[in-house]
Amino acid sequence: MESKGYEKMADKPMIELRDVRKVYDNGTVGLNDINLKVNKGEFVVIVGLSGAGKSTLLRSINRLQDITSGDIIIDGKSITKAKGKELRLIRRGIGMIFQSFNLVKRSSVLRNVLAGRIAYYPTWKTTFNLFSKEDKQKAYEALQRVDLADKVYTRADQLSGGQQQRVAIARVLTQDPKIILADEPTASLDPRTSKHVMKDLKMLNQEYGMTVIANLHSVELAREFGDRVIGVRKGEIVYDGKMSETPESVFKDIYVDKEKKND
Ligand SMILES: Nc1ncnc2c1ncn2[C@@H]1O[C@H](COP(=O)(O)OP(=O)(O)OP(=O)(O)O)[C@@H](O)[C@H]1O
Repeated sequence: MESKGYEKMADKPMIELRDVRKVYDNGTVGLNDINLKVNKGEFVVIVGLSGAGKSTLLRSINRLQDITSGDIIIDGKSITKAKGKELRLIRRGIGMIFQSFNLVKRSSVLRNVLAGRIAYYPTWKTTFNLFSKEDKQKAYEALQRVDLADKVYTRADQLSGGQQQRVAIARVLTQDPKIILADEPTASLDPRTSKHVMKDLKMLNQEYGMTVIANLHSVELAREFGDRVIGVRKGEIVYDGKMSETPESVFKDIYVDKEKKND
């Protein structure tokens, strides 16, 4: 790939995991020495059986939980070693989308989307709702991008599940992160709504260049929206390839009962 001097940074991965191991307090090995590089602008889907370690992987990347050993580098900086202000800055560059949307249900859609800007303000300002005009405008534009501009003042809990997830996507857009981690973003939604949500996530990836890693149960959605697929089993990466070159047998294999597989 041709790259100009200032774009040489693209050679550096956006996310890198080096020998990452996560052992829970009860001895369960969540991640077993994972090595992985994800480049800027990729849309990666992670597939695997329940309990394979997909959520552990995502939660480790933004340090929602600490890893046991190894290192995780975000855009050139170790999030594993970061503390205080540096950790907050790295985290500001990582947006999360959850299966359960994580909205403040009794607040308006606009308030929820503005929450994406919280990490840019000192706490006292957000406590008193002192968001700038520019940020309110940003939030409104983000809602336009997900076709929810007419719901600005609606209470979040009055929206359908799919609409709530799209508010969460608008919130992430307002946060303006480099990376989006989506943990089963469509697990609580019906197939048609799921597609709509995935299209909005893809829009953030394609139009804003955000790097996306999404855990997905649905092979169909993985196929349609992922550029790259990573298969996880028992805390290990068992497949990593371009989606367009991935045969159906890979998915079948990944979803085969792990106990049978290990006989
Ligand atoms: N807090 C915890 N304490 C102990 N073990 C845990 C904890 N969280 C997860 N695990 C275990 O770690 C392993 C990986 O779990 P993880 O939630 O990452 O899997 P997953 O692939 O995301 O599954 P699912 O699709 O069901 O969410 C499982 O064996 C799980 O039981």
